[in-house]
Amino acid sequence: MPTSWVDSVDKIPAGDDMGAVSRVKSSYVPPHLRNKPPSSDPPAAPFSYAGVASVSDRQGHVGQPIGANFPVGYRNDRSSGITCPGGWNNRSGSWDRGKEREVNPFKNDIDSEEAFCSQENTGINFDAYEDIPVETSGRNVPPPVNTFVEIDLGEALNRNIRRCKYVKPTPVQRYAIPISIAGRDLMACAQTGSGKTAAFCFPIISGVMKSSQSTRRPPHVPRMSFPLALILAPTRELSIQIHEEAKKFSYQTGVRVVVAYGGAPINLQLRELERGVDILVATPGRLVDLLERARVSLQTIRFLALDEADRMLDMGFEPQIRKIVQRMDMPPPGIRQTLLFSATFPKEIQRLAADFLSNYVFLAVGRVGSSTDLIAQRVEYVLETDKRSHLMDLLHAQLANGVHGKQALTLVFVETKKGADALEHWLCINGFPATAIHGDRTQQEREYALRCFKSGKTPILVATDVAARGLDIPHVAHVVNFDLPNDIDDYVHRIGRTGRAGKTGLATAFFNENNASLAKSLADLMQEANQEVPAWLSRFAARSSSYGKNRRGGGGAGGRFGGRDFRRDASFGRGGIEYYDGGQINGGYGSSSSGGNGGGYGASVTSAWD
Ligand SMILES: Nc1ncnc2c1ncn2[C@@H]1O[C@H](COP(=O)(O)OP(=O)(O)OP(=O)(O)O)[C@@H](O)[C@H]1O
Repeated sequence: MPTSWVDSVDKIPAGDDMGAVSRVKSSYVPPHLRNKPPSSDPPAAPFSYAGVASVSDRQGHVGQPIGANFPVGYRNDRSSGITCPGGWNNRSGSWDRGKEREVNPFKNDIDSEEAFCSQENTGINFDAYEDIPVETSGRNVPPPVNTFVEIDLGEALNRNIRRCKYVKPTPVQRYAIPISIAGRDLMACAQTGSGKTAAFCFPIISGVMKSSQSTRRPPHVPRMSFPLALILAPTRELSIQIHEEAKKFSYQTGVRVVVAYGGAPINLQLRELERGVDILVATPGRLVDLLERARVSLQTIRFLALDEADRMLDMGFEPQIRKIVQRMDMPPPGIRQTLLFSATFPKEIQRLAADFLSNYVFLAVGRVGSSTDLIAQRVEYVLETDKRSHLMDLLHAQLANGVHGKQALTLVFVETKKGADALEHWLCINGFPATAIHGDRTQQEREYALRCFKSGKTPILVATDVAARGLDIPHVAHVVNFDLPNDIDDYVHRIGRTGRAGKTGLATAFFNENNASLAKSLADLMQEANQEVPAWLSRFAARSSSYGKNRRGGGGAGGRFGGRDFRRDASFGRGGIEYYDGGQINGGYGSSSSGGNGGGYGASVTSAWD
């Protein structure tokens, strides 16, 4: 199954260009009518929204009378809908499912699972998350659900949930989906590997299916696409992954998902966009490019999701995100619905994020920024000069304990791109099958490396932080922090590549004097996750806390437990009582002090990021 442009590039007929693309003509079939089994009804005329009256659904989406000018209404939480101007244009934004056969995105799942069936770590144990503490705050927070069927996601989406073998919602899904379905903006923090992707995809897909009837797309604008939903992610690989997931969830729903990311030929992406797009998944840089070329308009956006939202709003990405969200033609907060998700949410970022939200709910599942207890964490004192031989010892031991003499999937994080190349080379010449991923590799190389790793063909992947966030690679048994990051949140995301979806995992960190500034937050994090903290690390921690505040702005007892809505903290100016109107804590959560998760967000953004 083609998973990216690398696969599909070969399939373009010679001489094909955008001229050929523009010749593709199709008539629009709205999402709710696509993929309907053939009926004896006469074929529908090219769809036009003219004459469609207002639409309302169970959740209170009330469409505006057709012909009203945008912006005219408010989202469903404000008891009205959204209508965009003009009539529908068949060429620029349409998608004719009659002419295009939808590829079954589930067909490869069984094969890839079988490749690993002899390895450990296969059982999903979401009971591990059952007694997890949950905090919600904001006005009139919709209650959680216990099952998917309690939520009106529609039969097609429910079928796909079953195809994905999701038996019950994870805690973040139990809370986030009803909040989003009710039309509320959401800032959601939940542990790595706990199912956040589905938590924002399900409501968006369901919302697109419902709103497609009440949303009119603008009149003929040559070659411009008008998505209804935008999902932004910080790396190319993560946007590819979200696209693949979203395609599974939206299979046979009639909702069309398109991805756009840097490093890949833009013409292929333009071609996909021209065939119609309901949900656009993108990296910020490529999206800005598309907007500047006037190939995408954001004026019909009803749903905006930022995955890894704290990364998207930190210093590296914030200007691009502000440009996309605030300075182009995207409807403002209160008109569009905005969903922000991450496993970490420093308070400074929460404060920034509030600019993008309206009357939002804050949701924290588990202690924000904590690692899950499913990951066994080890820290070893290793001098710089000994790191390679130490890694080799670990890999040998792992091989000896492995199943059928196979190397378990091991992800090794290093600080620099040069360091990644050098370590990959060294591992290979020492007989360990390794590959590498970092920002200086071509996109084709990056995707190939990831594929070889996922399939087990090259079971050791050396990576910079480009692979630290969001990537869901099943069966990663071991994450090694060969070089520790400077920021504890980066550590949390890195080790979160193992111990996912209720499975267990192992994370080993090599620590030495160069990492002294991380000692306090690392020791606190490990303690909180019921891990054994070596005495030497506690001594480092005691020393480092006496000469500086750590990244989480705490240092004092309780400062680590930062799962707090910043609006509860009056010292955050705008984010005081004025914003905050009640909260609810379940499962004994909330032992935090106001020290919280704040303390600046100045994590430097490396060039590894897209
Ligand atoms: N309800 C569910 N039942 C079973 N598996 C699920 C369920 N929801 C999600 N999963 C699986 O759990 C894994 C982790 O999900 P996902 O990648 O969305 O985690 P995440 O919270 O976004 O992690 P990260 O913080 O690292 O981005 C995926 O393989 C996904 O298919």
